[in-house]
Amino acid sequence: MTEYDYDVLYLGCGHGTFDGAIPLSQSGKKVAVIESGLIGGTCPNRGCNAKITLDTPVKLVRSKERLNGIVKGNWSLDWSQMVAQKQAVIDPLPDMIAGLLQGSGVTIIHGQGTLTDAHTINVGGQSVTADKIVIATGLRPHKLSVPGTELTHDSEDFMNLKALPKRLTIVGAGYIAMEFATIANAAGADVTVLMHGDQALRQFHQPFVNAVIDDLTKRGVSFVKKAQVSAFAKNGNALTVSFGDGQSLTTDWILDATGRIPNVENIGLEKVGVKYSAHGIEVNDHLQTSVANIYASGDVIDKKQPKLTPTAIFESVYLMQLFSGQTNGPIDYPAIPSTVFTSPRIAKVGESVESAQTTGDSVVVNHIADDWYRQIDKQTLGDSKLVFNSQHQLVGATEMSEEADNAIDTLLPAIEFGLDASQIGRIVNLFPSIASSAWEKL
Ligand SMILES: Cc1cc2nc3c(=O)[nH]c(=O)nc-3n(C[C@H](O)[C@H](O)[C@H](O)COP(=O)(O)OP(=O)(O)OC[C@H]3O[C@@H](n4cnc5c(N)ncnc54)[C@H](O)[C@@H]3O)c2cc1C
Ligand SMILES: NC(=O)c1ccc[n+]([C@@H]2O[C@H](COP(=O)([O-])OP(=O)(O)OC[C@H]3O[C@@H](n4cnc5c(N)ncnc54)[C@H](O)[C@@H]3O)[C@@H](O)[C@H]2O)c1
Repeated sequence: MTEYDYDVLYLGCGHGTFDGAIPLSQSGKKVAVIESGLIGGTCPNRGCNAKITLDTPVKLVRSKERLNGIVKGNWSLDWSQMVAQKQAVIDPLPDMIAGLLQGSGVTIIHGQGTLTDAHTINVGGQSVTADKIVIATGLRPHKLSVPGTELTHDSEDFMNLKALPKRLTIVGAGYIAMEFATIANAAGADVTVLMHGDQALRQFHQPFVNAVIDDLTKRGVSFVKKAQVSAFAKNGNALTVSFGDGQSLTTDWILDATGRIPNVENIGLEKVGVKYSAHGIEVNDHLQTSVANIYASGDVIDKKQPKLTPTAIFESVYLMQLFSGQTNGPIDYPAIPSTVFTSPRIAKVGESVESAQTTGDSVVVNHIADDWYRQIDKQTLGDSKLVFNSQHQLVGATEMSEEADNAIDTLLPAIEFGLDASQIGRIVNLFPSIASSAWEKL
């Protein structure tokens, strides 16, 4: 039998890798990870953890706004302090994650890896071999292909800004555009969002999305539908964005938030025969690529599940179970929730309201303003919509509210395990709480 350096070698070290690599090594397998950037990848260093640290003061000033007069004084956000706090939270994370990996016996190899054959990755001129290889190289920001695109920035640049630009232009109307428009507007920037079409956040319930847009518009954010951006240019100290039919605007900073694309190029996939497309690496129901001993995990996979951290964690843990012999079955994804951290937030899981209109499942609407628990901090904007099947089991839920993320999160067991009325009756939540408020609607 061929002797390899490792049993399992991961290319990339984000959540698609480390959540599984740690217990896999603990199970007795010889494991290594190759990482060209910061250990932990996007989520801790330039994604979820960083973003939510900037969002938290925004949520706080929104609460203060609703409780104005009860809570007295003028509150405002200090951008440089927000960024300093974000940095203080995220700076220790790569070392912390590296410590967990090394403490479990995982070898960390720093550098850019490229497959040279089905069992070998070249890193800085050195060959590292393994029985099984997992490609978990994630996504990178898409950049618009128009003149002057080099003048634009990505979400990581935004979160590292030392000073908040006076005028901020955001291209795109997805997760990043809507979350960063919320944060920048609350921190005092004059924000314009240039939308590709006439809908933002297309994967979310549109009446909720439109309510968030209306709220942001009242707060001073400008939304331009079907903007069709054609060029960026430098204009003295300012920048010009050309869009539409000969229109233009002057701005100080441009965030290109037009999506994220898979890191599939220049890693030797063609050379070893791993199939991929513009959506990512093709895998079967065991996360196995077109080359039998090469697997993929996380955002780089071409999949219908949302490209989010919980999905990446679930996949890396599934691969750990597969490689350590705890399972040989296909991956069985649970209901995966998603939230856009605007203020109010929009969250969802399971069957959509739109799909219920075709399946015949019933939709129950609850107005946030009618719920006494939401009245304690004067929440008025929002609804929840619960989708029930013919046995009255919860199969989907979406909510727009300040607490939508927590309200949807707490309902996951009802959907995932198809709880019936008597089982739901045995869920006794702490009271008062967002969980009790959400479960009593079932
Ligand atoms: C601004 C922002 C906010 C987000 N907010 C949320 C959120 O609130 N909730 C949520 O669930 N998700 C959020 N996400 C998505 C989340 O970050 C990703 O789903 C998650 O990080 C995917 O993990 P991954 O391991 O697949 O990829 P990544 O974390 O991107 O890891 C891939 C790693 O591979 C490395 N790599 C690539 N090529 C090579 C190579 N050739 N050699 C060596 N290393 C290589 C990269 O350096 C990177 O570290 C956000 C993303 C962004 C950008
Ligand atoms: N809360 C969260 O969980 C969260 C937050 C941020 C990012 N993310 C992850 O990161 C990914 C990337 O986020 P994103 O906001 O960059 O992507 P996205 O796919 O959510 O949105 C991309 C936006 O760009 C627009 N667009 C595409 N081409 C365009 C063009 N030529 N001109 C103008 N607009 C154009 C699209 O219409 C869309 O509105 C998300 O899909 C998600 O997986 C998640």
